[in-house]
Amino acid sequence: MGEALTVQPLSREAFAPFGNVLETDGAELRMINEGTTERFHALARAELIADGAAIISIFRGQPRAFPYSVTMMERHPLGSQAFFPLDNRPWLVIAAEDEEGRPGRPQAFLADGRQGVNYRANVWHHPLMALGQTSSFLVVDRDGEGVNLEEWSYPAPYVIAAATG
Ligand SMILES: NC(=O)N[C@@H](O)C(=O)O
Ligand code: NI
Repeated sequence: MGEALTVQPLSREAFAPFGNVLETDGAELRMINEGTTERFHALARAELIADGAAIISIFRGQPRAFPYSVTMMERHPLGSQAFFPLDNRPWLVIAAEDEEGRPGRPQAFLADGRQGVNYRANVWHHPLMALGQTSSFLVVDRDGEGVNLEEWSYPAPYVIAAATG
C-alpha cells in the first residue's frame, strides 16, 4: 500500500526549502511601458551551472490518476527548472529535502492555476503532475553539456489518495 502523503496548499513559505513560488501576490511590482504594464519582477533566478543555456519549452502533461503512488524522484544538478501553468488549472508539486544524496520524505503541494514553481538546481522533485485534464506548462530550464538528470527510486511507495489541498 505505502505510507500516505498529505497535500498542503502551495505557499512561498512552505516551498522555500525547494525554490520559489511564481505568483504575483507578494511580488516586487514595477510599473513599466508608460504605466500600461505591471511587471512582477524577478520571481526567481534561473540557475545555469557548467556553462549551460536557459531554454524555454512547453510541456503538455497528461493528468495523473489517483490514488497515486510516488515511487521515484529526480533532480537536475546543473540547473534550475521552472514550471508555470498555461491553462489556469490546479496542479500538483512534489519535492523532497536531500538526505545524504537521496530524497527524503516527499512533500506534496497543491498549486492553483496561477502559481508556478522554480525548483532550485539539485532539488529533488517529482516529474510534472497535471491534474484533471491534459494541461500545458511553460518550462524554463537548462540545456547544455553534462548529465543534468539524476533519478532515485524509493524502496517503498508513498501514496497520495487524492490531490486536494
Ligand atoms: N524530463 C523533463 O524534462 N521533465 C522533468 O525534469 C520534470 O521535472 O518534469
Ligand atoms: Ni525535472
